[in-house]
Formats: sequence, structure tokens, C-alpha cells
Amino acid sequence: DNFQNERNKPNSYTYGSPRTRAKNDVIKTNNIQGEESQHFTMSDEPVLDSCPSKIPSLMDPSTSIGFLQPQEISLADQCFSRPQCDFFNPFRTMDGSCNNLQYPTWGQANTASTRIIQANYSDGYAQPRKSISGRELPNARKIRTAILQDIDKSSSKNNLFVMQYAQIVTHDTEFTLLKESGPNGPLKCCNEDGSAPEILPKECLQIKISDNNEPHSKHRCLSVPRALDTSDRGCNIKPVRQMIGVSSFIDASILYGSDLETSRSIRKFKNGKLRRQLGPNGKSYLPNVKKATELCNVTLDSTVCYVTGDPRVNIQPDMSVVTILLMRLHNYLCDELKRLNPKWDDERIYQEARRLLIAMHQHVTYNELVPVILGKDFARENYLLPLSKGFDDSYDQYLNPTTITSFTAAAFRSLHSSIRGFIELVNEARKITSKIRLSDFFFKPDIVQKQDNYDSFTRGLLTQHAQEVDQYFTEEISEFAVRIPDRHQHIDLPSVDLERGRDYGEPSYNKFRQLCGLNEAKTFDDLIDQIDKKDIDALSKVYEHVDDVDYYVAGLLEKSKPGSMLGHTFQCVVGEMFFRLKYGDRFYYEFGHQIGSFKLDQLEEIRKTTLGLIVCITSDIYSVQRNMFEVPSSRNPLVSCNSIAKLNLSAWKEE
Ligand code: HEM
Ligand SMILES: [Ca+2]
Repeated sequence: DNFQNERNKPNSYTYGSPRTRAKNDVIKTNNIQGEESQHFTMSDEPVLDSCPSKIPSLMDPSTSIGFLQPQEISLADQCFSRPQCDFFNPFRTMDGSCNNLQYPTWGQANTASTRIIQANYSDGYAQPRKSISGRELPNARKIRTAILQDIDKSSSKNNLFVMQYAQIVTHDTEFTLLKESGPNGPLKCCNEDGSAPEILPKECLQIKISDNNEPHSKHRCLSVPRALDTSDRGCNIKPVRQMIGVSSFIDASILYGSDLETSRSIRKFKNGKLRRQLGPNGKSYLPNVKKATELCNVTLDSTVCYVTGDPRVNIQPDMSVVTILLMRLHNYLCDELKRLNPKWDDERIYQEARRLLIAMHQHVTYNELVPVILGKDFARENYLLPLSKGFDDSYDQYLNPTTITSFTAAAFRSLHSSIRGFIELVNEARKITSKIRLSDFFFKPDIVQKQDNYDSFTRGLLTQHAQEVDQYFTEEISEFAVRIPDRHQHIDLPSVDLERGRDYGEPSYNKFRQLCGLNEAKTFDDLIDQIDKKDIDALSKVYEHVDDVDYYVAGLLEKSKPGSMLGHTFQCVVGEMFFRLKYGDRFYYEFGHQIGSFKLDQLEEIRKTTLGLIVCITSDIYSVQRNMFEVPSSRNPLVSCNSIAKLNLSAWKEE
């Protein structure tokens, strides 16, 4: 019946379909018309990639091994009741439900993630994978300290804004919920004194820190509560799927919330606006939480801890800064829309401003961020770049946009490697005025609204180099990070990332090689096509067998692809996710002829959006570089905000 239908279609429809070829033509035409030179004037000639990493959706099934059986692809849909959809609603729901009218739970918050590759659990259900020898896999912390050390390697041109916008997109599209996290915070899998418990609670994974390996560490145990999954929702699909706490779509749920209640709690209900507080300097900041939560350890009425659509806003100051940027943008758009349409009521202005902000955010994501992360050639070849004119009519209702486990539990976490341990504050003359140590400011955003720090943080994001995405991580997140404020919940982020992959049942690296069109490695030496010899040696020292190697570790060791921050298999899986988040989103801003589509003149205006313009609108910064994800240089000079065309929203004026 119905269930059977949805199983079969995705594969037969997306693999090498005529739609793919049609799109190819469109892209070629654009190139001839010189769309190239528009935003990336400095872009070099295309770099030939001898072994291009395609994304599985666009691969011929004979090249990519589609490991999942068709009937497994949307298995988890059965776990959740079918929401009632309003077919004529031109606006997105808050939780992402009903985006797909046929499969209305796709992408909905608090439903299960989806898999693109067969899970590997040792019991076929939920227990983490073992070595093919039957023994336990090597300890995550041991791998981390052996291979994922702290070595300072700056990216040559990418700035920290790449890191920050990527974290925004992360929180927009994924939120791993932990088992038994309640009023007391997440489950504690280690003793208070940092030692390892004799008997491990069954909802825990545990990373022991061995005496031999690290005699001087004061910790003996890293707590890793397991992720909430379908079994916790009373649904017995096998193997389990982990729950995702936010709407999968790139819909600014970080700002608006992923449920109706949250979204209403942060609205002002006047002229469409979001609530805000005035800082000492008369500028807008997010409002403070009223009472303490797990992620906000407020002690005084005056403690600054922000409330917005997503509770992770306070995790580190730059995350707060960019969320404030989005809030200011929303309220700015409300003013503009109200001026053009004085008759619109609060609800109408709110929804129209939200729709427009999401479109701008998607445009920045696909036009500016995705080409930097994945490489411009890769983005173009895989239809990820926006068109330069006209509507895109390629919405694919059989493409599942739900957050992919391999993306959230491994591939996209690779950008943790781009984090810097010290954050620079920078003045208008682009001089560094101070530096803060990241670990001093986890969950302490009050620094953001002191003096003109907001602008100084933003300039810092624009001028400070990101770290390279490689096997190295700053100790600020591997040694000095905490999961929640003031609870001595020590966390080693790269170790947890690695362990989280096992928690999610991600198979070993070798399977991803095949998924992404590479040969299966029979021996460690076969990894040489992607990984340097010395790193292969390091892998063979910690792992028993090449089939044991974790995807996260090997992916970090892969040489990056031309023009991309990522290696072959991360580029492939991250590319697949961005492809689905575009063509599987009925409300994607470039689509025409959908109930929520923009008018053509509105779309053309949205396409003029750049991150530079948004920063100029929302701050007291007077100049920005054109290519906002690269540090300023003679090839990427600062330009005055006055020279950047303001948005012209006259196309939003109703008769
Ligand atoms: C200082 C900055 C950051 C901190 C402190 C931080 C911290 C964390 C923490 C504590 C987790 C949860 C780990 C777990 O229990 O599984 C996490 C998850 C994650 N982070 Fe970060 N992160 C930072 C920046 C970034 C950036 C720049 C990216 C860019 C892509 C990113 C991507 C992710 C992803 C994809 C996840 C998994 C999300 C989920 O499934 O919930 N993070 N991060
Ligand atoms: Ca979202």
C-alpha cells in the first residue's frame, strides 16, 4: 500500500533521472552567460579532480553501492503519527511538518534521523559495533590522543566566519537529544570525582582514560550518554534510529524555534517582531532567560543568558553573536515590510519577515558557504549553486530531507577541527584589541553585549583565520570543554564525536569509501589513494584491521579535495545532505509554482543578498570584504557598506 509506494520511488526516481540531465543543461547555459564572475571574481580556473566525489543521489547505482534496501529508507516514518496538513498554508510550520505533503513527517522536529548506509551494530539492533575480530574497538580517547592532537595549522584564506556559519547551519539542521536528559541535565556516565563507575548504566557509553596512556590526567572517565532513539519512543524498528530535536530544513529554526510554543514565547506580538533587550549601548540583543535551565546557569536576575529558538545559543560567544545578527535582521525586515504595508497585522508581518529571512539565509548558505566548504566546482557539478535567474522547478517530493545520521554523527562534525582556541576582537581599523580564551567563555555570553564587543567579535570573525579542517583540534575543545555550564561535565569533543559515530551505528570508513565510489580497501596500504602514508601507519598502529577504522577518523585524515575543506568521503556525505536540504525542501526559496513560492521579482531581489549586506544592515561596522568567508587581502579588499546596495523590498508591497 502507501508504505510500499514511498519505498520504491526514491531510488528509481532520483538515480540518473531525466531531471538530472535537464539540470545539467541549465547549469551549462549559466556558465556561458558568465554567471561565474558574479560573486567569485577571484575564482581560479576549475581544478581538475581526478576522482570526483559525486553525491550518492546523483550517482549511477552501479557506481555507488546503495547499501540500504529501499524498504529501509523511510522505515522510521512508521514510528510517528501523521500530522494534519493544511495544503494551502504558504508558510512553513514551525516544526517542519507538512513540508512534504505526501510524507509529512519528513524533516519534522522530534522524529527520527534517516540513514543512507546500513547501520553496523554488534547485535544488529543498538549495541555499538565491535572489531571484526570480535574484540572491542580501540578506545576513542586513545585514538584521539594518538592521532587527533593539538597542532596549530591555520587555513590559508578561510576566516572564522566559515566556522561560525557552519555551526549555525548545524544547529539549524540537527540536534542529537540525549537519553534521560531531564531537569538534572544529561545522564552522568562517570563518577563525580572523575573516576569510572564499576557498573556502567545501560544508557551510557563510556570512554575510559587509561593510567598507562595518560598518567598525568586528572580524569579517568569521559561521560557519553547515548543518543535518544526510536526505542525510547516506543517504536521497535531495527536497527534503532536516533531522534533529531530540530526541524531538519534550513529554516532558521535556531532563531524561530522548532515548535509552536517556543516560537510564541520569543515573539513580541507587535509589528511582527521578536523580543529583544536593549544593551547598555542602546543596541538590540536577545532577551535573557527568566529561570535557570540545563544550558543556562543563571544565578542573578542580571545574569546574561540568551533565549531564542535554540537553547545552544549560549555555547560560545560567536554563536550568540550570529544569532543576534539574525534577530536584528528579522526586526529590520519587519520595519521595512510594515512601512510598505501599513495594513498588515502582526502575524502577517512576522510570517513574511520570517519567510524572507529564511530565503536570505538559504541564499547565503548555498551561494557563499557551500562552495567554500565543498568546493565551487563540486557545488556546481552537483547542482548546489543557486541559479542566476528565473525559477528553479526541481522540487523532488521523493527526496528525503531528514537529517542523515552519517552527516550529523560524523561528516559535518569534522568542522570542529576549524575552531580556534583564542578568539580575536577587532576594531574598525582591523587592529586586534583583545583576545579571549574560548574555554573561559563557554555558556557565558555576557561579554557580547559589553561596550561595542558585538561589532568587534563580528570583525574578528571576518579577519581571523580559521584553523584548517584536518586531524588537529585545539585543546580548548579537547581538554578544556564542558558539556553544560558549571557542572564539571568535562568533555573531549573529538573523542565524543568519534564515540557518537559508534553510538549512531555508523559503519566503518571502508563502507563509506564504497558508498562514495572508491574501492574497498583490503589492507591498510590500500588507503593510500586518500590518506598519507604516515597517517596510514598511525591508523594501523591503533586499529586491528582496516575494516575497523572509524569513518570520523579516516575522514579527517583524507587529503582535502581541490577547492574544498573536506576530503573525498566527507565531501560526498555533506554534499548529499545539502542536496537533499535543497531539492527536498518544498519551500526552498528558488522554487517556483509552489504555494509558498516567491514572485519572480521578489526572488531576483533575494538573490542580491550577501552576508556582507546582512552584516552591514545589522551592525555598526562600516566596511566588509566582498568575499565574506575569506580573510581580507589585496584580492579581497574591504569595501564600504555604503557601496553595497540596500535591499529594495518594493516587490513586497501589496496593491
Ligand atoms: C566552539 C565551538 C563549538 C563547540 C563548543 C561545539 C560543541 C559541540 C558539542 C558539545 C556537541 C555535542 C557532542 C555530542 O555529545 O555528541 C556538538 C555537536 C556537533 N557540532 Fe559542535 N561545537 C562547536 C562548533 C561547531 C562547528 C563550527 C560546527 C560546524 C559544522 C559544529 C558541528 C557540530 C555537529 C554537526 C554536531 C552534531 C550535532 C548533533 O547531532 O546534535 N560544531 N558540538
Ligand atoms: Ca531547521
